[in-house]
Amino acid sequence: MQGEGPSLGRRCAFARLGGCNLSCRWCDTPYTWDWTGRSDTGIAYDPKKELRAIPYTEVRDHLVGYDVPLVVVSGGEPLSQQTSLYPLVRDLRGSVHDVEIETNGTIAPDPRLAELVRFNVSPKLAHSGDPKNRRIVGNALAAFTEVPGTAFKFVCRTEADLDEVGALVEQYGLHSVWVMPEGRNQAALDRSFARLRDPVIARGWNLTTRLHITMWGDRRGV
Ligand SMILES: Nc1nc2[nH]cc(C(=O)O)c2c(=O)[nH]1
Ligand code: SF4
Ligand SMILES: [Mg+2]
Repeated sequence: MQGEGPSLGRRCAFARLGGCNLSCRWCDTPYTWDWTGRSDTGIAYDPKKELRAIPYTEVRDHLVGYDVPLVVVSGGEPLSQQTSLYPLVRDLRGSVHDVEIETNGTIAPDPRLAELVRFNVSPKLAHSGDPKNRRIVGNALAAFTEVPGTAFKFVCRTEADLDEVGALVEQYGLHSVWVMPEGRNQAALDRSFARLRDPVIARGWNLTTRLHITMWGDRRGV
């Protein structure tokens, strides 16, 4: 089930790709990229255990086997592998699946992919801990604004974070803005949500929660 953003609540199958070009402190999937313990869990994951190369045809057949109308591709940063991702997405669209790609917005999308999917672009704010020149890439954001259907989804904790979002929205002309509370468990999610919900509405943006945390907690594979 898609737990976040414009398709929240839709039945879906998930493909989670390994590797990321950022290293957000509060990342909820550090096992996809953190081989040195840099995220705030402090755990150094073993890429030999976490990553597996699988032929795309096998991934495709597995995803189609779920018999659901939507496939969500996330990571890590899936666009780091966008050339290899294209045949999978092409085949899924051919079998009448909607496809959404979750991305951190730092890699401009391949136009062939952009024709086929919805991008949920989640640019990272200062509290992620990465330097601004790594997390905000102007030409990539500009390219995403041109792709019909793109949603910009910002992970926030406080009203000050919303000011940061506002500056990016203005600078890059972002449309379809969604704010999502940060939290890897229900208590943290509730805290962020309570601070954000009224100011987000007042600013004319959309609000999303993280329904999978509410339903299943911080478990892998959901
Ligand atoms: N259910 C569910 N929905 C999600 N939407 C985006 C996710 C992500 O990790 O990018 C995610 C996730 O991890 N689980
Ligand atoms: S961009 Fe996403 S996957 Fe990469 S470190 Fe940040 S939260 Fe994690
Ligand atoms: Mg997640």
